[in-house]
Amino acid sequence: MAADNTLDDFRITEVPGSMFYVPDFISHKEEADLLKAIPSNRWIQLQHRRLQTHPSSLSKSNTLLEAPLPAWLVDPIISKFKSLGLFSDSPHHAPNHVLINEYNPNEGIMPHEDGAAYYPIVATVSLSSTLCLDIYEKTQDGEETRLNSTPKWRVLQEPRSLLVTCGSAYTDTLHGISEIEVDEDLRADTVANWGLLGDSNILVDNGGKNVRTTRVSLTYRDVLKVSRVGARILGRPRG
Ligand SMILES: O=C(O)CCC(=O)C(=O)O
Ligand SMILES: [Fe+2]
Repeated sequence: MAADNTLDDFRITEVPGSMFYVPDFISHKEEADLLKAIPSNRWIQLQHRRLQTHPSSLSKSNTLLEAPLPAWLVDPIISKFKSLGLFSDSPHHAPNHVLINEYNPNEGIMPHEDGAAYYPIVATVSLSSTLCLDIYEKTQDGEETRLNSTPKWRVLQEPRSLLVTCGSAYTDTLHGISEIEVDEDLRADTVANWGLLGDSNILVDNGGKNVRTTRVSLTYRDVLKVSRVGARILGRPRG
C-alpha cells in the first residue's frame, strides 16, 4: 500500500454497500512477526477451525471487559488503519477487540452475520494462505429474512491483505468460508475483487485454482459495550 492511497482506491465496486480490499497491506516481515507473536496456549479448538480472542471474549450480554490489546496487535496494524481513516467514526475511534481464526485446508466457517455487538465495521488481515470468502445476500420474504443458498459474490483474500466490510455490506449480507481444499473457477467474472488482487497471474497460471494451506485471519472490531469493572478492581476509585 502506497502512503498516499486512500480507502476509496480499494473499493470492491461489485458489492453494494462498502467493502474494500487492500492487497499487500502489511509486508512479509510484518506477517512473519505477527505469526510468531500469536500465543500458542490461547487457542480454542472448534470443530472446523481454531480461534483466540484478544483481549478476551465477550460476556453473555456482549460486553467487553476493558483491557488494552497486546502491543503486537496494535503496531503496525492499527497505525495503518488510522492512516486510512478506518474506525474514525466508530464509538471508540479504534478497534478494541481482535478475533484470530486459523483454518487448515478443508476447514471454514458457516455463513453468518457478525451482528449487533459490534459497530458495523470489520477489518480482516489475512496471513499465510489465500482463500475465498463467500458473501451471501439476505433476502426479505415477507416477515422472514432468508439466506440464499449460493454465494452472490466471492472475495479472494491473499496473505498480507486487508478486507474491510462496513455499512450495508456489513448489515445486509452474510459471509462464510467453505470447507474445501481448493478454490476453483477463479476468474475476473467470478471473483468480485479480481481487479484489486496483488497477484492474479498466479491464479491464471494455475488454471483458476487456489490450493489452500493453513490460513490465519485477524478480525479487528469495535465492541460497543465496554465495562470498566476491571479498572475498578485494579484500584481506581468507584463513582
Ligand atoms: O476468517 C475470516 O476471514 C472470517 C472470520 C469471521 O467471519 C469471523 O470471525 O466472524
Ligand atoms: Fe464473521
